[in-house]
Amino acid sequence: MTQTKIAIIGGSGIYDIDGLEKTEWVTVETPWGDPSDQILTGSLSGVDMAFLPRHGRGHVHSPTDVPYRANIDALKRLGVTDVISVSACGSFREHMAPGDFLIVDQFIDRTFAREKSFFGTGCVAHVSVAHPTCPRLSDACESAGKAAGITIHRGGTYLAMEGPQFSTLAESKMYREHWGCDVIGMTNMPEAKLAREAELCYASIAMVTDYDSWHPDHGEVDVTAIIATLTGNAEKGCALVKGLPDLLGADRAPCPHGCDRALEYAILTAPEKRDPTVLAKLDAVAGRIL
Ligand SMILES: CSC[C@H]1O[C@H](OP(=O)(O)O)[C@H](O)[C@@H]1O
Ligand SMILES: Nc1ncnc2[nH]cnc12
Repeated sequence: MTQTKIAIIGGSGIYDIDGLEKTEWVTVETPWGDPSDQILTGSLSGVDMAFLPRHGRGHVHSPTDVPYRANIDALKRLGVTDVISVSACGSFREHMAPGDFLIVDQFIDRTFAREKSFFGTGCVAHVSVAHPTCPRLSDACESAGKAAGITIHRGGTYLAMEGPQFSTLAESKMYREHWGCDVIGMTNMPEAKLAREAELCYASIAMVTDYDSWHPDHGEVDVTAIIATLTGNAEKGCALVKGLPDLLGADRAPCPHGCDRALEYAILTAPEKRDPTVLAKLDAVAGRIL
């Protein structure tokens, strides 16, 4: 048994988290550069917790410039086992209304200006992201959300766009009508892919803030309105987080879906051909198998 350590990656409008005990903002150095900010460590009902504001306190990193690799490496380095991403999103579905939450289970990755892997020349690896989120962790998020009285939808596809501009009307309609996407945001990729490479369970809670630009009865996306909706829902998010420790428990059984063993058969580079400099950077992410 390992010890559960739950990390919350807070998105736009979420730069701190209330209710943790024995808190401390810690600086974590990584071979991939600095994470978005210091990480708040603490505990909740006897379970170790960590909180990282994705855009940094004061919202300093754009979606393109979030240091995704450093963030995931830093969480792994701290002993995190389960990562819960909380993010704002636009909805493509009438019944997923502003204020609702969606537990995302699929992604279409349209980002193109970000580093997407810890691996490459010197140590090549290919992990599966057919099922990019962890069902066990997603179950816990759904149960905690329902117990907190949140309108929470289970299962949906998140279109990850590069941004920072919102989508055009034509793009919005294409993602909704032809690509079958349910929500849109700018940050869950490559975060989810990197979490899988780092053998971390990952769940994504998308907080609906708007209807993007497709909806005939709603105006264009407006960042002020998005933050107002988010702020109005922050308490719901905190209530959900408070329910997680009891559901997940301090003693952690191996992930039944194999998230924590994702690298088992993924590395292709022959041991004698692996570059020691590259391996050194993988000490946290792939230390279990290298
Ligand atoms: C504030 S509107 C656009 C911004 O909000 C979302 O950020 P996050 O996913 O970190 O909550 C969206 O992805 C954009 O980055
Ligand atoms: N409509 C939208 N598109 C992209 N990212 C978002 N974040 C919140 N709303 C969004």
